[in-house]
Amino acid sequence: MILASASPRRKELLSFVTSHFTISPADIDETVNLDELPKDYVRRMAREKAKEIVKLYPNETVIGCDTTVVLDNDIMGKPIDEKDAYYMLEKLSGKTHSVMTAVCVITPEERYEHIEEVEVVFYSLDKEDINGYIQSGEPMDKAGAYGIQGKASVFVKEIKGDYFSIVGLPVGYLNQLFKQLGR
Ligand SMILES: Cc1cn([C@H]2C[C@H](O)[C@@H](COP(=O)(O)OP(=O)(O)OP(=O)(O)O)O2)c(=O)[nH]c1=O
Repeated sequence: MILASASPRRKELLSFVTSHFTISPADIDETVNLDELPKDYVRRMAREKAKEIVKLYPNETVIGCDTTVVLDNDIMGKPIDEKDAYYMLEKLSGKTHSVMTAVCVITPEERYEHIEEVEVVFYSLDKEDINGYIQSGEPMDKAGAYGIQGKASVFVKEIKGDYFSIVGLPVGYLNQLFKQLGR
């Protein structure tokens, strides 16, 4: 089995489900299409990552994933710089947003796709909260400019859904799928 991801968090999470996998990151264009809905976007990204690696290893089972933060139908990917991170966190402050994680599993026989949607409520953040968090360096490689598993944990008032999907991988779903596939 191959995990088509460069994310250390996904690697750690997948190791809770199985120890039989290797890593091969996929490098794809993550541009959002015009009028593309958030769900369609995450699904497409996860599928493209998996397909990219299937081209290299057609006889393997490949897992591709994508996580996106969504506020009022706006897609928030990883911030391009600190200013962008500030803008995203300011928008998330005091509001409820969704975190969508798509997973695409391609076996030599079939393709399985799944989207996990989680609601996250943030407390109101002031300038000091946001600047202090940006100084920690945590936002830059994460969708929506925050990592719930780190210092941004204190921004969270409520979560409805699967915590592990926010961090990047729906481990419970994958475990059920692998059981069904007899792996
Ligand atoms: C919201 C949130 C996102 N994230 C991470 C999960 C993903 O790794 C990242 C979103 O970017 P992705 O493009 O989904 O993934 P990635 O570039 O890190 O890795 P790859 O494409 O190679 O699989 O944000 C957290 O770690 N914690 C959080 O609370």
